[in-house]
Amino acid sequence: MRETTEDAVIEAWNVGFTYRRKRRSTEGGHAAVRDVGLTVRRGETYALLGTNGAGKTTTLEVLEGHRVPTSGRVRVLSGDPADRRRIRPRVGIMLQDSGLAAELSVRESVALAGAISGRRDDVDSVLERVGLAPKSGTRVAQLSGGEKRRVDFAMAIWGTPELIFLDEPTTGLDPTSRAALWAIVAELKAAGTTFLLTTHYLEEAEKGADRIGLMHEGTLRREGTVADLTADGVTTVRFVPPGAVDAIPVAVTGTENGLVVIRTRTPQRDVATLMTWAAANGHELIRFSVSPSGLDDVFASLGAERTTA
Ligand SMILES: Nc1ncnc2c1ncn2[C@@H]1O[C@H](COP(=O)(O)OP(=O)(O)OP(=O)(O)O)[C@@H](O)[C@H]1O
Repeated sequence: MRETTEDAVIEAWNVGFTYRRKRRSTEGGHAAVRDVGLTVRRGETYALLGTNGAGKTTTLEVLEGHRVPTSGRVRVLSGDPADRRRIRPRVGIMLQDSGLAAELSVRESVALAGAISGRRDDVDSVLERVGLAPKSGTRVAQLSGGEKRRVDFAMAIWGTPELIFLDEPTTGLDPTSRAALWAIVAELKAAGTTFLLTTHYLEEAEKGADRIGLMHEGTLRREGTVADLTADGVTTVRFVPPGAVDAIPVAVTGTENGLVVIRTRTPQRDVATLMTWAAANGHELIRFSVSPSGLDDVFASLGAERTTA
């Protein structure tokens, strides 16, 4: 087992979680998370990305103390995350499904969650901050999906907790609201708050997270900064095939939206070969582009990986 890191806010060692199929049965369940180890340091923003059903929400729920791991160990703020009395005043949580009470107003919902948290804040300033001041008196039942997400976010940031968990915080938000949410995350981060979040938006993780963990089929497959994750030296070349794909003189990886895709570790040589071939045959390579690998390429490669356990 790994040693505790001094400035760690979240630590997970070999965490596994299996959903039991039947009550009181320990067999035949679904192993949603296997052998996940991660550390989130104070002040860091860590994003969990992954394919659908990869185990991101389950991992988050274990780290939030909402689920007891089937195996392994978790420490949050140097103790047990399930100890609600200790955790509640220090940790804000935005679940994927918050289950807001439909009959309460926005103001009442946020004030109630705030009171339960034990953290101090001012309801009007919080609503103002998340852009919900004009909806203060509106009942939750009458909110749009994106507005409900902002109520959930308001509850999580109430009282500026030390640590905030956000499960797909921007899903259902329009681009302006997404940017506004990330601006608040940046402000809180600057003030010292640590974040662990999940998202399906690669560009948001790329811009807003210090480190990224990529999950696939229950395990953490890669972890690091965007630079770490994309440092495999692969370059992608794309263009519209001028004729039969099998006539192309370098190894083709596949096709994508009508473009030939070539992933290569020797881009200079392959581009030279392609240019010589195109000139010799009078081909014009339409929409020709050469780009270093990005997070989307790393993500795409996850889908092709097979489960090892
Ligand atoms: N309550 C549950 N009972 C049984 N299986 C569950 C339950 N919740 C999730 N699962 C299964 O566990 C696996 C991981 O689910 P989880 O919600 O953690 O994934 P995720 O990475 O957050 O997915 P998504 O990106 O689709 O939100 C999935 O195969 C899912 O079907």
